[in-house]
Amino acid sequence: MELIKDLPDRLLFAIPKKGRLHSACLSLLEGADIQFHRKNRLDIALVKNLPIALVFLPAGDIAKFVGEGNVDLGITGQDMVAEAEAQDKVTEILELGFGKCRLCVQVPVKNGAASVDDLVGKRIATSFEGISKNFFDEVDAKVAAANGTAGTDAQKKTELVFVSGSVEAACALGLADGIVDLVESGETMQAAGLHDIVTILSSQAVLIASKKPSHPDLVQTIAGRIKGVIAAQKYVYINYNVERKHLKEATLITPGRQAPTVSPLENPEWVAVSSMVLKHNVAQTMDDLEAIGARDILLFAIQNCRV
Ligand SMILES: Nc1ncnc2c1ncn2[C@@H]1O[C@H](COP(=O)(O)OP(=O)(O)OP(=O)(O)O)[C@@H](O)[C@H]1O
Ligand SMILES: O=P(O)(O)OC[C@H]1O[C@H](OP(=O)(O)OP(=O)(O)O)[C@H](O)[C@@H]1O
Repeated sequence: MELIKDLPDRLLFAIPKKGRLHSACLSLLEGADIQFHRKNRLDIALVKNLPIALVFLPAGDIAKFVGEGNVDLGITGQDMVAEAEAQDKVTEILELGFGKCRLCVQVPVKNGAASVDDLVGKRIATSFEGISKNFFDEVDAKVAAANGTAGTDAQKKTELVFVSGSVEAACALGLADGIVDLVESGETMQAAGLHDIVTILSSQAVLIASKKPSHPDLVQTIAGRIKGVIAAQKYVYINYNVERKHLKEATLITPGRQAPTVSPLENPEWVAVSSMVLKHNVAQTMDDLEAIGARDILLFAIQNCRV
């Protein structure tokens, strides 16, 4: 695909074309005011207000394209970057806070292996062949060293069975003794009668760039905008009045990112305070402010910001 030749003046930005990361990526683009119109079934869309072309690719291919410099920027999972062995070929610019999951070794709850050592010489189904091979090569070597079979014909090797989806069905179908697959809530794993015995890696979606992007300044601009969108999702803005004598305690509760903004009121014994606070903890923050006598506590959503 010679996209660079066809689109010489634009930065190429790869977005997962479907799957778990797709809709969160579209929200990020909207929040960053990256406007585009994607024609039905077309995997390239020109951005209207910036010299960017979006390229919609499978999440699993994005790290390879970015690593080899075919596209300048991309969003994919850290698991996909590791599977493509692209960690050294891309720059991870930003963790995006969504697509959080763990890549785990899973075995049947009933009569399954007790540890990964017990899986040596058995069959493992996965769509993460590269990561699983590296992991089980080490386990095989460790067990062989302990048994004194290293380098002999008696050394057991774990067999990897590639499956492209519905990996969790492999044990029940008799295809494998264990699997390597992603876990988030654990519902898929439990429904398949499996449990995890080891986490190989933790992952979330990341913004990655090629080592030599064609438009480095634009990479920084997009990174700044996306950072702002993520911060806006993470923080809310709080505003309250508090007696000046409690300002020190109030500042400890709402320290802000640099420092809170403190404004005088007509009543000299009181001040107004405003600050960014973490959204996930905001109810506790309001309770704590109330407890020191803060009044008129108002909370505002942040539509966008630069931090
Ligand atoms: N259950 C999950 N929770 C959170 N993130 C996940 C989950 N499953 C996958 N991911 C993340 O999303 C990425 C893409 O996974 P997804 O299953 O959507 O792959 P896909 O192959 O592109 O889509 P599809 O499964 O529709 O073919 C994964 O590499 C991982 O980083
Ligand atoms: O722990 P959970 O919250 O249940 O999530 C884990 C599941 O999510 C992913 O699959 P997905 O649903 O994206 O479909 P897929 O199997 O087609 O990739 C992953 O492969 C697991 O099967």
